[in-house]
Amino acid sequence: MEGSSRIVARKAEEATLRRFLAVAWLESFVGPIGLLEQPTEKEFVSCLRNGILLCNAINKIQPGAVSKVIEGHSASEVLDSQPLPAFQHFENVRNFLVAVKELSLPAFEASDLERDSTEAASTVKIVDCILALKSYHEWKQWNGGANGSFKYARSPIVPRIHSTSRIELVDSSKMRKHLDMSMFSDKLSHDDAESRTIEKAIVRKLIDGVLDTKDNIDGDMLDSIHHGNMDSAEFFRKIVSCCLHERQLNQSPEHSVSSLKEVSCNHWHLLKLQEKDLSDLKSLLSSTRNEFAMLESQWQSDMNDLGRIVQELSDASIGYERVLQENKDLYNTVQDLKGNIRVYCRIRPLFDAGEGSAVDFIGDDGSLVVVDPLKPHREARKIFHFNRVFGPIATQEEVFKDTQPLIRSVMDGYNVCIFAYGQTGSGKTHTMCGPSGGTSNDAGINHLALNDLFHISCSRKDLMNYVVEVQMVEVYNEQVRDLLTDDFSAAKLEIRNCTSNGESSIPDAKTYVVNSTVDVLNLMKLGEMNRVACSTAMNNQSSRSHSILTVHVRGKDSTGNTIRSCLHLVDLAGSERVDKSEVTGDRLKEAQYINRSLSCLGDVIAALAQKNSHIPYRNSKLTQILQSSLGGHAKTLMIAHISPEAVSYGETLSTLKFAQRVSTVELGAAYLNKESSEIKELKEEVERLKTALSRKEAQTIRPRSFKENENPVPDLTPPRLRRLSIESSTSVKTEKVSYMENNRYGSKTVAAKSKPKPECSVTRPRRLSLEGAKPIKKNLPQIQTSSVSISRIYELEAQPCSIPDPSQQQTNVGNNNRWCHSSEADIRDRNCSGTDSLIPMYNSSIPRSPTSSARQIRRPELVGRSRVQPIHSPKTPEPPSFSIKGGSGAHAPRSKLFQSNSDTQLLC
Ligand SMILES: Nc1ncnc2c1ncn2[C@@H]1O[C@H](COP(=O)(O)OP(=O)(O)OP(=O)(O)O)[C@@H](O)[C@H]1O
Repeated sequence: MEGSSRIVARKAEEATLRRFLAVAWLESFVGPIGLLEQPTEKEFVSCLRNGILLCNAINKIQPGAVSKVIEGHSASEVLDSQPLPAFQHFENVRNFLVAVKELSLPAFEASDLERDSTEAASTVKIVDCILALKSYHEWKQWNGGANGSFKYARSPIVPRIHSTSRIELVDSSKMRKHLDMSMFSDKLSHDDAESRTIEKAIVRKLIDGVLDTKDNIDGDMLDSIHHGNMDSAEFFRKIVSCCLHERQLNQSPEHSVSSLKEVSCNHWHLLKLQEKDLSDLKSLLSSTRNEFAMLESQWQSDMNDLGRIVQELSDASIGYERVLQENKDLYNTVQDLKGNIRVYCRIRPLFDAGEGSAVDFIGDDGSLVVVDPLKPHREARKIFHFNRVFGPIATQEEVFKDTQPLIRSVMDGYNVCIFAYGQTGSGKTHTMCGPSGGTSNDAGINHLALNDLFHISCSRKDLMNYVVEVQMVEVYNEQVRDLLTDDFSAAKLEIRNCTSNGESSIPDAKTYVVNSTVDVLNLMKLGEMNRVACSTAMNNQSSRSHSILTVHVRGKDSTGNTIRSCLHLVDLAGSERVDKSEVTGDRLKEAQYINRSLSCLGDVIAALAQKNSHIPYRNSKLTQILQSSLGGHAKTLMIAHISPEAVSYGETLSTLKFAQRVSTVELGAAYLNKESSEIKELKEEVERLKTALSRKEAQTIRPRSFKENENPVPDLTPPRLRRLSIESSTSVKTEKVSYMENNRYGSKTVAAKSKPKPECSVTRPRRLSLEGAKPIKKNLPQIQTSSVSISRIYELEAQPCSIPDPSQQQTNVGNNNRWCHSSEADIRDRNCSGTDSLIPMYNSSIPRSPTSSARQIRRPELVGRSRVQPIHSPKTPEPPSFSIKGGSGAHAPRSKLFQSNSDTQLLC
């Protein structure tokens, strides 16, 4: 009984579900029908009673199926308001039922809607009819409205496969069907109880499963089981056949078609939705496209604007770079003209990569920022500026490349000096000589420079014939020693006073003519071997001396012009704090000598930087050797080396400060040591004249001595024997440079003239000066070469000469206000400059001294080439003879004679 009631309940549930489904469809199809989500049967029937909804639904599916629908109140009002008269109900319902039958759909009786107390069976028919309509509608949609025969098959309702909200409201637990098999147990015998139990369990599971998925199982069959009229095997067989039948039914073409229709309907809806989405997307796309096009045009115009701005900036930057380059060139030119010592700085790599570096920043423009790694706050930063800064990764080649133009100018006749300065272990020897035992890739400036000189010599061999000579000396404990000799006992060398014409200042040092890099390498090896080096706490291979490699270059071209220059490559010993280098004994002594000579170098630099009158070159051998480079007219480059370690910060700072000071030193424009063939001719002529003059002097003095008693000259200084020597200059300057030099020497001579000379006689007319040249200039067109020389000789001769007290006497050397000790050598230099008084003779811009007129009077008359005027006796007491060697050049050629400078030497 319980089983049948279950089946009844299940059927009722199914009917309810179908009813809800029908209501849901109606509502979705014809619009709101005024029912609750889960109407009762009565509500459902009442809603349909007037037939209007049904007629509307069938007309919507099959337009015109019910030709006339008697309308009354709206569907929603049907329940609450006055019902239609019964005949009108009937009319609508009847028309609907006729239409339904025409469509071969299951119908119901018109009376089924009339009853007040509805019966389940009649309601089922009504629901079936509506669901058939629904299926027909879906079929029609799937068919695309094409004609055809539709056969309705009542499909089972499986609540779980429907997803409409209404049906989901039904409690799923109620939908489960269970078949209670306990009734069977009494009938089972105990013998086969076990197998039966298993069988029962299987059957129960099966039935449960079938009932869960199969809703419309035959109720009679279930009743039979409940009543025990059917055994379980028979029950199982029937179920299987029932399932198969159901399956066949489901697989029947009609069913397939309806299922397909249902699916396609869903697809159609889906398609519609997707179409809508698609159209939305399309419109969105087109609006986005428009927006994008707008943005693109905006972007394009922005880009154009930006391009214009970038172009302007790039033009400006190119212009700026050009101006910068011009400025740099001009700066370099100014530096060349001023003769500033160029200063490069090289930073050695850190020995311990983990250690902090004192170098904070290296700029391309030659700026260098250092900071104490132990106190890295901002204020501790120090900024320095040099001509160039090479970082720790700079190669030897890079350093040499920047040095090359300077070195090359040696081949053009300029004196060049490159010296490496820095604390011990900072890499000076590495830069100049390369690492000991290093490859040719690491070769230092010395090697690369000589290599380059040979290269140039080779490339110019058609134009010029060069001879390259090499000397290598060291200053060790204030002694100059030849490094290219084996005999060290005899190797203490004397320094001759500086020369600006490329002559050696250490003439006794062995000089080797070298023809190839190999020769140089061999010599340098020998020199490096002979150089004193030893291990200290700061450097394993510390140089204990200053080494000077001097390269003398002589060149002669086909026209007879000659150049003579020299290149000093100096590797200084490193300054060291003896507490750090931990040296004792001989090493300590060496360190003291090194520090002392470097301190002398510092004094010289300081004096030069401040343009002091006195430059203490003679305080050390090192400065004496470097005098021609520091005080002469050489191109000088200092490479300051620093160690980046924190522990060396103090020394680094002092090296950089020193280097900064060196960069302010102005040496004046470099001289070009070039001698033309004309000068050579002049020199020869001067030699002839000297001989003639000596002869003449001898003749003049001899008769006087005979007449001495007759014509005594008590007031005058006793006559002195003079040797007048005029040599052609070895220096020729370019026109531009000479102009400056003229000014320098012009003022130098003027200044020198104004300086009191204690040893000179009061009656001394005056020293040779610029002004004396004035009349010569006027007569220039008529002057014969030799006549000028002679007049010059007389002018020189007319001046008294004296040797000032070397300890006190100082001579103003030009507008630099540089003063030198007036040692014999200095006097030679000074007078060498003094002879430059020839230069301004052709320069009207030079200010004239008030004593010019006196000088004019003294000028001898020039008659002819061989005419020599009598020598006037000087009025000052004559000092012992000394020589004045001139070394400057005339320029601004007006005549052949004055195309080159003359270097005059006067021996008194
Ligand atoms: N730029 C560099 N790259 C690589 N190693 C370097 C560099 N500079 C120096 N060194 C190394 O540092 C050490 C010390 O260098 P170097 O002997 O040249 O110093 P120094 O200044 O000549 O010292 P001293 O004044 O004591 O003779 C050497 O081992 C050298 O190879």
